[in-house]
Amino acid sequence: MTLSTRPLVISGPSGVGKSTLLRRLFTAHPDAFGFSVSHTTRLPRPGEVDGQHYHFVSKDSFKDLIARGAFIEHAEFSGNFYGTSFDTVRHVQSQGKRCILDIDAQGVKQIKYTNLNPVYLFISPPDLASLRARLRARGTETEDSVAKRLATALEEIAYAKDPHVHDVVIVNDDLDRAYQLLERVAQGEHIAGDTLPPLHD
Ligand SMILES: Nc1ncnc2c1ncn2[C@@H]1O[C@H](COP(=O)(O)OP(=O)(O)OP(=O)(O)O)[C@@H](O)[C@H]1O
Repeated sequence: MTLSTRPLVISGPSGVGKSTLLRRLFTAHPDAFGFSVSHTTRLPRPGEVDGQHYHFVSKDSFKDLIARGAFIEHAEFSGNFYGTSFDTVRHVQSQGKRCILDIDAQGVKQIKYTNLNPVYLFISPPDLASLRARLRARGTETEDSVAKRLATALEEIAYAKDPHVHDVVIVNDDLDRAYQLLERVAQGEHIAGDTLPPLHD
């Protein structure tokens, strides 16, 4: 596989701007890239469409899929299971699109044990104060949830410091600048990327 056909795994702390960047990429290139739709056992939120936002399944079905080795990676968060199946990635690829996966650090660790052979891209905040401000500005988190996400962010950033973990780092400081770099990586260009900033609270 070439750089432009290997799956692209995007990770980075909650609130760093992954969804914002990806929305822009899929809107600009609807035929080139496809999103890997995760499975989940949580209930759909209003407006969420089965097969589009998630594949909504029961806990029994999810456990059955785990037993059959269907998942590239899976995890449990607050009582619900989430996972990415090999079939989902194949489905995107069968449409002639490059598959893009939005994966947390635990999932990245699991993918390292599979034969998926993706390009790993880490989206970093410029500093922790910006990350905190973005999580607050999004208006979806309580202060407790912001604090938990920031604590997890520190762990994820510590993991990302290992230069073998990611192929490219993009610092989402200026959105337009970060998007232009993402677009180049998604299109299969080999770029040097940014340097991971020294992040302190
Ligand atoms: N470069 C940027 N400068 C300022 N604000 C930004 C930038 N990029 C994204 N944001 C804002 O930061 C907030 C968080 O972005 P977003 O929801 O895309 O994060 P995420 O990484 O997808 O988070 P999660 O993993 O929790 O889904 C949003 O309100 C978004 O508009």
